[in-house]
Amino acid sequence: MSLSGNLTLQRPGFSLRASFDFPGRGTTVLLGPSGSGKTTLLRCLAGLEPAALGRLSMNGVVWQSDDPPVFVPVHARQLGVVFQEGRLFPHLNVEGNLRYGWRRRIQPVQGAAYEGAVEMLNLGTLLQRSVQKLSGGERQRVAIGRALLAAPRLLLLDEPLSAIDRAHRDEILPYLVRLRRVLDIPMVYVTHSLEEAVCLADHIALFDSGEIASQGVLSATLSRLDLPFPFQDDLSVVIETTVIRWDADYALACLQIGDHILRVPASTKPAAERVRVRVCAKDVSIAIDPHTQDSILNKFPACVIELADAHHPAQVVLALDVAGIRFVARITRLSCATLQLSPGKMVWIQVKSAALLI
Ligand SMILES: Nc1ncnc2c1ncn2[C@@H]1O[C@H](COP(=O)(O)OP(=O)(O)OP(=O)(O)O)[C@@H](O)[C@H]1O
Repeated sequence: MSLSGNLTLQRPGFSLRASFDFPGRGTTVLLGPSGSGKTTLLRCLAGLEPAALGRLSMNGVVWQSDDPPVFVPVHARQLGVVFQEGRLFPHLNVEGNLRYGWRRRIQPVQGAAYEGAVEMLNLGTLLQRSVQKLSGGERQRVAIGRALLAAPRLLLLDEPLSAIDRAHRDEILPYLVRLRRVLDIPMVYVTHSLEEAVCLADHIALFDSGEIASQGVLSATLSRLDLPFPFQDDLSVVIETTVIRWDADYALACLQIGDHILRVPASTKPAAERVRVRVCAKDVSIAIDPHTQDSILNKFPACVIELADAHHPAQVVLALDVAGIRFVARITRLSCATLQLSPGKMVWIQVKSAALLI
């Protein structure tokens, strides 16, 4: 199963040239700076850009081709689409908006799907509310519910959180993470927020000036030492792991990393919960001897796998193996020379900080 294509679209001052092969399952995030072409590609996937040239197919079904000419119209692509500002029907209440999606369902679904979506998005207490009296986060939850209830074969989300303030974004992100875990509908999600991307993506496509500069599985892509220029500061690994315990005395979550424990600040986290943690290259340092007294909690034995020049001439980037898990580090060229680092060398990595995601 896959969503693959090779599309071009010319606009005054901008051209999209996108070659891609996204999995037909899970969430693919299109990430990139403003104006890099993410929404344009999403619109091409939806069939909203008839001027685009090239080919596009979903699970082997051709949606677009130049020769022979094929262009499957938007309504026949069996999509759910959620835009930045939700686009709810103002004359209908929350239930009316949800029922609209339900009536338009594309394929047969279980009778309990309506109640399931209401429960999953926590909309039960809002059903009779006018959509004009909803917060931005609530509005987007209704928009997502309405799109889901149409039982689409592919869900397209165009920066659904960008028009929402930080507090409401933090409120709605867990619902999106839940959708990703529970639903079997492939999603393509556009954002310029790396934080949203690392919470939601299984697969990621990095956009730069109308092209996909890199694409692949989330952590493997973000931890490439040859990340394209606008993304080099994002060099990191995203590890999906389990909380072993939460240390209430010090407000630290203890996470399983191979045979090791990574301690990460967290206000509370139940044991056994699955979490994602992001470790940035800039927060990892390297030592030959781990027995120095310092404040760093997380020290693991590691083997250097790969070394490369960083964008800044004073720095290098390294990939390291810790119990079968890839980490990345950015250090100075001088430190690299002083420690005589090269592939195969055994060292210790010191993780200065790590961000616990959802
Ligand atoms: N309808 C349009 N007509 C002409 N140019 C457009 C149109 N829509 C977008 N553009 C231009 O196409 C380029 C790509 O825009 P696009 O919206 O795809 O970028 P984006 O990466 O999604 O950005 P953002 O994160 O700001 O939404 C930009 O230069 C934009 O100004």
